[in-house]
Amino acid sequence: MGIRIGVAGASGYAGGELLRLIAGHPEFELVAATAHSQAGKPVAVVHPHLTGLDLILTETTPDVFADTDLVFLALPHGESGAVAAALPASAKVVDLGADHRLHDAAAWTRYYGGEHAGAWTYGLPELPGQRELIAGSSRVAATGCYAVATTLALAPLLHSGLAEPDDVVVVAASGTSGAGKSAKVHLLGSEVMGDLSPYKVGAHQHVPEIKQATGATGLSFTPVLAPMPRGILATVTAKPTNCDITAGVVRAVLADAYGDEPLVHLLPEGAWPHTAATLGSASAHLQATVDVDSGRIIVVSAIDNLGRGAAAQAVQCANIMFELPETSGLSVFGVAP
Ligand SMILES: NC(=O)C1=CN([C@@H]2O[C@H](COP(=O)(O)OP(=O)(O)OC[C@H]3O[C@@H](n4cnc5c(N)ncnc54)[C@H](OP(=O)(O)O)[C@@H]3O)[C@@H](O)[C@H]2O)C=CC1
Ligand SMILES: CC(=O)N[C@@H](CCC(=O)OP(=O)(O)O)C(=O)O
Repeated sequence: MGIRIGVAGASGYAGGELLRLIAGHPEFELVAATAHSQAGKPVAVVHPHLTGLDLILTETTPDVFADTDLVFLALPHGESGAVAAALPASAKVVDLGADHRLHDAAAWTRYYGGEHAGAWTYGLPELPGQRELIAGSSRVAATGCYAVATTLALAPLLHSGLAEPDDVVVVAASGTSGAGKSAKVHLLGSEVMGDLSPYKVGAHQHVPEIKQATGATGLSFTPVLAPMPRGILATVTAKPTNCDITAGVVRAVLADAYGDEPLVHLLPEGAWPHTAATLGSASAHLQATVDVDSGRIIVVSAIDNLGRGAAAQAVQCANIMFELPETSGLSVFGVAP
């Protein structure tokens, strides 16, 4: 028998991607998959792309997860805390939601509302020292989708002292699956197709998370809804600490941070990230330069929001928690065209 896995919120977009990755994982065995309004339906009805996975979605109750070694929580914000508290202490947990990411309870209340469930180990293995913390944790909070795209681009600049922490500007576009599967008027095809629209301008909930993960103190973040199902492209610009900085120096810092990382790729010089190239993969693609006009450092990152931004990131953390090879069950490569 493999490592017994439960998925709460398996009918959602992130949950569906988790089911797909678990089905291809050499050590994981799916033993429980739960839903809310869709409970009672076969997986293949809710997720036609998972036809062949013969499983009925059940209600999200603690007893369903009694015999699991690890539970992934892919629930709406604010729902994970209560479910996690009722899980057996013996089961490891990776939460894909935001409930346990922030250390600052006041920031939680400001951006999400309601009571803070408490902070867990932050699930971004590429941050210095974080892989070791994840390995020693039984409770891990996977990152936000925009947060991972931005943090991977920004953290090496700030940790190396290359950029000022108080002047970071990010514009990031996301596909519509980032907003989840529930019906919302602004996500209708007739609203989204042929349109690009900013939202939560100056008020996005990932700002405190990115600041916590990178050490940025001044961060302007503008998200943009893009007419595509998957993908995030984040353009991060920062003021250098030394005005003589070159693109080569920035690339060298990123290469040093990620040269040994299997899932973060600095693209060859001159090649810029495309969201399409990351789809279906666990990889993040990065490229950098210095804008000769403004003098600012520019780093662009691309991820699949449901892959590296959600399910693949969660599986990467679970692999570390079980001392498995970090890329087990994950694809470094995307699907194209
Ligand atoms: N989508 C993305 O790109 C990313 C998502 N995440 C996080 O992952 C989590 C899930 O997101 P996503 O899959 O997009 O969301 P979806 O809306 O697609 O799915 C939500 C899931 O939670 C279930 N659910 C809804 N309400 C409740 C409830 N009250 N109690 C128990 N279960 C409930 C739904 O069940 P049913 O359908 O049966 O009603 C569904 O399975 C969120 O916290 C999100 O922030 C993190 C990173 C990226
Ligand atoms: C396109 C879109 O609406 N995206 C969502 C991402 C929310 C999400 O998934 O949040 P976590 O990554 O924190 O779990 C948003 O901007 O609020």
